[in-house]
Amino acid sequence: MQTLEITRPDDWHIHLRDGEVLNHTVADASRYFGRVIVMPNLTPPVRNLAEARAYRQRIEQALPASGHKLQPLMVLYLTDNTQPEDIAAAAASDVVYAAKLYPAGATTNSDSGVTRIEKLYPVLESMEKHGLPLLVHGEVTDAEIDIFDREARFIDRYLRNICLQFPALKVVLEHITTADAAQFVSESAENVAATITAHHLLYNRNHMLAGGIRPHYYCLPILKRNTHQQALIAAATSASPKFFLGTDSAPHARHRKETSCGCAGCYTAYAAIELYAEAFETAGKLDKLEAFASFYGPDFYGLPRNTDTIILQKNSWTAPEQLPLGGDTIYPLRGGEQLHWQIA
Ligand SMILES: NC(=O)N[C@@H](CC(=O)O)C(=O)O
Ligand SMILES: [Zn+2]
Ligand SMILES: [Zn+2]
Repeated sequence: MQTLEITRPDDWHIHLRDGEVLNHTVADASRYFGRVIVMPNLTPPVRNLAEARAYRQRIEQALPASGHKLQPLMVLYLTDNTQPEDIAAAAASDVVYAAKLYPAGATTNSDSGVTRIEKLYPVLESMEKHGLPLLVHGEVTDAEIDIFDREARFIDRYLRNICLQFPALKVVLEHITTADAAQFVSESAENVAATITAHHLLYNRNHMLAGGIRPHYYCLPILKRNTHQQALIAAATSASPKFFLGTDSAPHARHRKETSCGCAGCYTAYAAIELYAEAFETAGKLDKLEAFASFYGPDFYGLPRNTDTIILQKNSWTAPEQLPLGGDTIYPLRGGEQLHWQIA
């Protein structure tokens, strides 16, 4: 049987949610990830160091007693009221590792997000000064802009300018979905990077919309056409340290996705590295998986790489059709279908 041993990976973008759900999301994420960058889009969001510390404690309480110990790296949610002092306090802590920009209304639980990005500039200045990375959900929110164009528009309207105004600010364009985003990041300075999800490497919008509408493929930014998928595969497997693993595993109870107006988000934490391995293998670039999953993320954040390893085996198995999520159930991405890699 083919096996692949790689340095323990980290997940630089995950949604663990809160409350009883943590028992399931944290157990899945802690199977082999060393560290996770925990998204702050709770209701209410995680706005300051005290809230981040309290949330980290709730996550740590949900860690399974046995097995590997996951390290949650917390993120502040930027609002119109975030102050430079909030950034200074967070950056000085060993709790918060980044702050997240959600344009108001762009995605799940983003109602408290920033309404005028220019007003955030004193906060960005403080982040640049303190070396706290800015994580970006890069989509404009204008009703008249086509949903498939929203990422590219965000780059042109806001991101270029942010990078020009704050040349030393570390920026991660999260869950990129377009050739435009991959190109922008490639051409930017080395302090500008991107995370790429497994589902954007494995799928394009045909998988979601052709032959029937599949709500479990619906996420934001939305899956784009095949040419964009190919550009993302090229970026992820290019051995550029600017592109690294961020699952954007985003659980929503099954009844909230299989409905007339369903939530955005794909749940992949139950088989994340397994799905990435498949995408890299299909591209003929399995040898590039380790650096993408385990080296470039910590390098960018200025953290040490993990020192132990995990082993993947080429072995087909059927993904569960549903999983528990607190008192609800969730339909994981690929549920009921064959997966081709497994953790030894
Ligand atoms: N990606 C998604 O489709 N959903 C995420 C939010 C986000 O990362 O934008 C969620 O919190 O559900
Ligand atoms: Zn997002
Ligand atoms: Zn996300």
